[in-house]
Amino acid sequence: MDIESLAPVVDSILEAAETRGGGGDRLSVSPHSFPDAVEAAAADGRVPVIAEIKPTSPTTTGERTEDSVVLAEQMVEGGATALSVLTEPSHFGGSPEALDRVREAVEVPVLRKDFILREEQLDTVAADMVLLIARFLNDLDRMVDAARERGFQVLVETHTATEVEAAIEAGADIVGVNNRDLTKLEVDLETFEEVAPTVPEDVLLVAESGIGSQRDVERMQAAGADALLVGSAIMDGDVTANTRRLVTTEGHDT
Ligand SMILES: O=C(O)c1ccccc1NCC(=O)[C@H](O)[C@H](O)COP(=O)(O)O
Repeated sequence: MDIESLAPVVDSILEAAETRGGGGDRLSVSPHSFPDAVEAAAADGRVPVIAEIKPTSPTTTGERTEDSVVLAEQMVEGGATALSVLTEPSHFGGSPEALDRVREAVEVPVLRKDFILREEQLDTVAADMVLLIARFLNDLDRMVDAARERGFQVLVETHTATEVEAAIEAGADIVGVNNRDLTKLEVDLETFEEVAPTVPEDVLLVAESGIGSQRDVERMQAAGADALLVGSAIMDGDVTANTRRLVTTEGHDT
């Protein structure tokens, strides 16, 4: 795990993640296909957006206290292709229970967003897709296999070309490039523009973090994004309207 020079709050997130156990029994999930959902969205003219239920975070103030299912339904109404649900409790206000209920309530694929460090933690809650962060997993290939053995689709999050290489070597076919630098917590869309060319064509490529405007959406798509993961810009205000604004860029310039 490359934990050198992480922001203090990321150290704290990882310390909390170390202490969390897993579920009881080994899970076996039948996922809704994320690649199919992306294709369907693109076919009917929607920008494929993974809308994230993130009640709070270390880089935002305040907390959304609505039921996650209500937020999920509003995101789907706004045209979200998939949902991401934070299950990290101590820094993001999430819970596995919220993900469980969201997945029951919607038809779109649901990503479990957490800081998963050990195989047993994959068994905490069922989801259609799990996030594995390349920087934190020395055994990324084994974790990708372990997730797939349970039926999960896997989104491997990267931030550098070296991490993309590790993700591809681990067999990833869905790769995220996170614009948020976990060293300083700064967000820079140039990260995606620099790293995206190192991702093979046949990999489904997701731009993550810092996407707030239709211009940002167009910029990430121009740089090769097949889908976008958006949290704060959707959670801040009217969730349905925010999602719709990012899903329908054509003809707009803000
Ligand atoms: O969002 C944070 O404040 C954060 C802080 C420390 C580590 C990770 C963090 N976020 C995780 C994410 O990857 C984002 O929730 C996700 O990509 C959405 O980002 P955004 O659209 O910028 O909210």
